[in-house]
Amino acid sequence: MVVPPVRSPGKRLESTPEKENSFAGSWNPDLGRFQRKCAEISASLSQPSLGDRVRAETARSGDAPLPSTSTVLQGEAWSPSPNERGGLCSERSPLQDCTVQVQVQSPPTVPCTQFRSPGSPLAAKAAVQLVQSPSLHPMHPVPTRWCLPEFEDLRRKMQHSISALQRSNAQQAEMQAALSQALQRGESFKEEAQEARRSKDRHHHKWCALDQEREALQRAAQAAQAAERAARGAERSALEEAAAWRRWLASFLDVLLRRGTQSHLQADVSASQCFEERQPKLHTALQQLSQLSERPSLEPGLLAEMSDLYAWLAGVMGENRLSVIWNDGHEVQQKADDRVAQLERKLAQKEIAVASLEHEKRALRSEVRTLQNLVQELRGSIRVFCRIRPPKQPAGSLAGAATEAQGARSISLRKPAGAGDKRQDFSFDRVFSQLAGQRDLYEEVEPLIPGVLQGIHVCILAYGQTGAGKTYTLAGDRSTGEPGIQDLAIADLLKLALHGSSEAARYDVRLSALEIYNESIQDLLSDPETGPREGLQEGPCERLEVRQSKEEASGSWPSPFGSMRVPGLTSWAVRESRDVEQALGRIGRQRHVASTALNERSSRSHCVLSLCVRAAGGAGDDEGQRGCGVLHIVDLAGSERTKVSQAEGMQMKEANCINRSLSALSDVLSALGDSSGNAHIPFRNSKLTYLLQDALGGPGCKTFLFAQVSPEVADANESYSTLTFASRVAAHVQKGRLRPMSRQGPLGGSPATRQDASPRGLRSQDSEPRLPLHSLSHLVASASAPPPALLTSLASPVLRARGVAPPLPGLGRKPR
Ligand SMILES: Nc1ncnc2c1ncn2[C@@H]1O[C@H](COP(=O)(O)OP(=O)(O)OP(=O)(O)O)[C@@H](O)[C@H]1O
Repeated sequence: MVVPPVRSPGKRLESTPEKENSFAGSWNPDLGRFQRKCAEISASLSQPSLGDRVRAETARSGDAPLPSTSTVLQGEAWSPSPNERGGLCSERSPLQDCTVQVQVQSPPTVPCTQFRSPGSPLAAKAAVQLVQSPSLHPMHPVPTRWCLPEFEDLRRKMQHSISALQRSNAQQAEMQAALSQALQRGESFKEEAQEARRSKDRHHHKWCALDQEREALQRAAQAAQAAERAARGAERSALEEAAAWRRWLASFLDVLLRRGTQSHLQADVSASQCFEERQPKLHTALQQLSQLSERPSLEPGLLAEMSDLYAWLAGVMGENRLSVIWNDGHEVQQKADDRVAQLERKLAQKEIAVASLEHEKRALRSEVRTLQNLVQELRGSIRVFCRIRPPKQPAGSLAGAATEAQGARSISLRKPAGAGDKRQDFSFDRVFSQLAGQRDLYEEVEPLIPGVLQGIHVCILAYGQTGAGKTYTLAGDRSTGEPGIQDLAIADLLKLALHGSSEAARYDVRLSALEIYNESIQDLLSDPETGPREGLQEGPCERLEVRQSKEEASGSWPSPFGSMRVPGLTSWAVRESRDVEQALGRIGRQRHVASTALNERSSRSHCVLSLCVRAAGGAGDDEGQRGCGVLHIVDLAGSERTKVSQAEGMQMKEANCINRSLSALSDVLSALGDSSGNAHIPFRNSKLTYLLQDALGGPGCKTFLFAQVSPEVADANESYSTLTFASRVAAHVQKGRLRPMSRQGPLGGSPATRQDASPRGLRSQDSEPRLPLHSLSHLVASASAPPPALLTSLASPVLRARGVAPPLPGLGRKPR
């Protein structure tokens, strides 16, 4: 930065010799360097530019601008007069560090005057430049003295920085020295490290050698140990052998002595040959043992005992006190042959006994099956269970629940407001609380599953309001892998039919599935990609119709619905469990579900899955095996009040259809249990009941109804209607009563007529109870002489309790 020259103010200022910071004399005219220095100082002080400050000062004092410095530098040569002091910064100048002797080219004589700084170092600098001005030369006085109070600060700072610099220089020098020392030390360390590494290498070699030595020693120790172990083993085996010899010797002597006492001179020893063979061996063993006996670990007592025995024997025999008559070899052989023949006879007897026991076991098994079926019959052809779903919100505590299990058979409902008494109890065959697992439910169904192989029709129904857990109970929860009753039953059935026993290969299994949606039947196993088959109506799925027919279905397979058939219904052959999984996947995709206010995935249709099992190729020996056992699993659509489910439009229509068909089912189940026997059974009131009439009311059928209820208080009305429905069915079921033929109505009104035509039917005498062929009579007949007394004793109390007598006539009767 260049400081512009400042013109002299043209007035003389008074000298202030008393000011310490002032200096006098002529100035050093090296203005360029001086100005640069001033500029640096100004910059270091973070002040506005020096020129600006000077100008401001000058302007304040009313001075005119000064000529430029270049003018000054182009002046004539000049040398200081004798009364002038050469150099600008003599003695106490704060700018000592930048003092330079410069050849001045100004006129030689400049009067030395005093110039007092106006108070700022900038003004002082301005004064210095002023002196250079040609306008001052030669007549104008030259300011040579001024006060620099601010310079003092600057000087002090600079001195501080100089001394700091000097200190740092000194420190640097010290550090340099320390560094060089450290470098020297580093060098020496490096040498030491190299030496240490060399010595480490030497030690490593030594250590390796030692390690090898140690390993060799270890190997030697191991070998020594092994040798010691072998020696111990040899010693142990020698001892064991000695003990065995001693036992043998003792027993042999015992024989000799016993026989010897009977005839003092002779003893007939059957094992004489054996003794002959063993005697030299015994002798050798004794010798070896006597050598071994020097070892401290040998049992001296054992050896002594053996030696004594042997010596005694040798002595007795040597003195002819005891003579041994060795048995003849031929005689021994003869005895052995006799013994073998005797043993063979015994073996044959035992085998005969085992065969008869096997036979007995089969007979007893059959009897057990018969009794199990009888028990199931006595429990009633329809069994009604109730299951309470866990609350949806975990916060919904049990205390506030609308439905609560009271023991294993009873459920208590807190009735909705205005329905009379506050609480009402309902009883069922079994009540499952919220904590019950799927397997607990399956336990009730499980005993009947083997019966399907023998022709029983098992029908499992889940009933309840929407969202109460019907699908969960039957199909489980696919997301968590929890199996439902359907999965467990099918798995067991397939295990028995396909893999179960030696007879397994003799069973064929087929699966079909349909849904009843808005009173129309649709095939759930048809291929959605191929169009509808000929003669079937087009729709989202193929629409099918129920027909009543005495004819068998096309092909050799009978209809899973007995006398009812659904022409065109797809049925899949099941050869392994994977086929069922695939079928269930397709059913899940094709079934009608929708989101409602009560359930996110509400089933909007009744789904009927039927698994048909029969002896392979109809190869059964008798009627029962030629028929077909069926497992029906029916997931009913949820009953719901349209007001609660907020159904509208299509959903309203669906809900109405669902409610109508459920009400028809209720009527049918109640009528089936009607004790009067003359009740009309309204199967035709809905497609569901029409289709399932054989499965629900036919002989040889077993129905399980699972009534699902919610524990929520908000669902109390729905739970009440479900429980009322289920208890109506349960109350009418005649447990322990076998349906007489006279009660079966005409075809279509009751299963009776159909059963007359059915190959599975069994007609007994008018007054006799009618027995389901597959479940009871057939099994009873096929069982080998079941003890009637046992059956009677089992059945009588139950039947007597129900007022049905005689208890079980015709039980032992053979079927047609
Ligand atoms: N015992 C249970 N344990 C755990 N979760 C259950 C149980 N019962 C039902 N749920 C759950 O409640 C919800 C509704 O159950 P689900 O779909 O089986 O009802 P639903 O009676 O079949 O209804 P809809 O008639 O509308 O088809 C499902 O999320 C299911 O997982």
